[in-house]
Amino acid sequence: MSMYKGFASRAIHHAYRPSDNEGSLTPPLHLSSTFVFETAEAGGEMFAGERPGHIYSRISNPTLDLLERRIADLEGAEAGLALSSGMGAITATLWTLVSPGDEIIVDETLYGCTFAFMRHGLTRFGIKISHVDMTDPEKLRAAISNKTRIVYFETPANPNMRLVDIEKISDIAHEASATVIVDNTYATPYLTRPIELGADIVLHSATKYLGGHGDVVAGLVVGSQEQIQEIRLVGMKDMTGAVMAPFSALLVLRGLKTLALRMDRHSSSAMKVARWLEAQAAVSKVFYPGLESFEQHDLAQTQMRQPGGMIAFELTGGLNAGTNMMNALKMIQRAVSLGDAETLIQHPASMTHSTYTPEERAAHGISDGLVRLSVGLEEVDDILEDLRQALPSET
Ligand SMILES: C/C=C(/N=C/c1c(COP(=O)(O)O)cnc(C)c1O)C(=O)O
Repeated sequence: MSMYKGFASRAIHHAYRPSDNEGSLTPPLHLSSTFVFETAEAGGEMFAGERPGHIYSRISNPTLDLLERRIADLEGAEAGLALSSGMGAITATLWTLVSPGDEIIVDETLYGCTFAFMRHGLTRFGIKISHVDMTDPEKLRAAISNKTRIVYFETPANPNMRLVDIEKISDIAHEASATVIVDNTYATPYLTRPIELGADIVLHSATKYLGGHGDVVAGLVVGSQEQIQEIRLVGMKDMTGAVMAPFSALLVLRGLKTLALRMDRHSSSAMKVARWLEAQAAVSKVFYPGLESFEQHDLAQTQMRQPGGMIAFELTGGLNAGTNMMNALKMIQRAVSLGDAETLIQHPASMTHSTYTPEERAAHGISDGLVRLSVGLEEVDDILEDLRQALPSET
């Protein structure tokens, strides 16, 4: 554990001392792809895992090492691993842990490319993918078997904001000796701490809130020392090669320094935007954990420090009204991704979740009219004014 208690302090200082780095206040950038052995014997010992140190940057790197230690501390895990993207983190982890004949039980709603990797990728190699509505833990209990290796979910889920009770789901999964993997991209460890609630592995698209400035594609995984070492040496080094570039690690390290500040702001602004949207006649439904009308509002209040920056909503005029509204926006940017300083808006059915067929989207709670809003760091009144001028007038 870090010597500091506060999350924001640990996000800035953990595992780095200027005195170890020529007094440099900020960490150095190690671009080297390979590292020299003192002797031939030392090199052999390092490959055998009998001697610590760096061999080659597709295995480990000093700049990535700092990021890995820091995110593990922030999530309350033993160890961390940095990868090239969120999908790199997901694929390297799952390729490491499953074999033909195994089953992965996943929640009803997943990010589009995660859904595609599970349903159209892993299934080609004899992995069974089963969907369960994890908002009802008893449905997992009914579905889990001795072939279930992994229970996987996002909370909140991209894009419809479903929450999963991490503690209850983890208890049921562990009764069947399954590994619980939580994609914590939407909440971040500042708002939700899955390891402390019983999850085994947590992964992130660090492209989003952790980097926080729309200027890096990156992924992170945390878990036990043993799990992370296996994912590093099998899933990352050999099966995917999904390695993070050292400069990307610096960008994510810089993002982490303001994560607490930014999540406070994202949450306070999104709360105001969600309340405003809910009061508009042109808006038929708002999905936001901070609203009393949110079906899982009670769980949000116990599992999330704050409700976060993501909102999903539908317009009374359906897809056409949503398209017209998005096209009328002036400051809010029409773009995929999320968690940036800029407020971003997109249409999951035709964009991030177009990997689902229309039938699959209907079955997995992603309506054609759903709009996803990533509330940014601009003045909230400017965000509201842009939405106000873009929505159909009340009359
Ligand atoms: C364009 C990308 C979006 N999302 C990505 C994403 C990934 C995959 O993360 P990389 O994009 O590979 O870093 C993993 N896990 C979650 C919950 C995600 O939202 C998006 O939704 O807008």
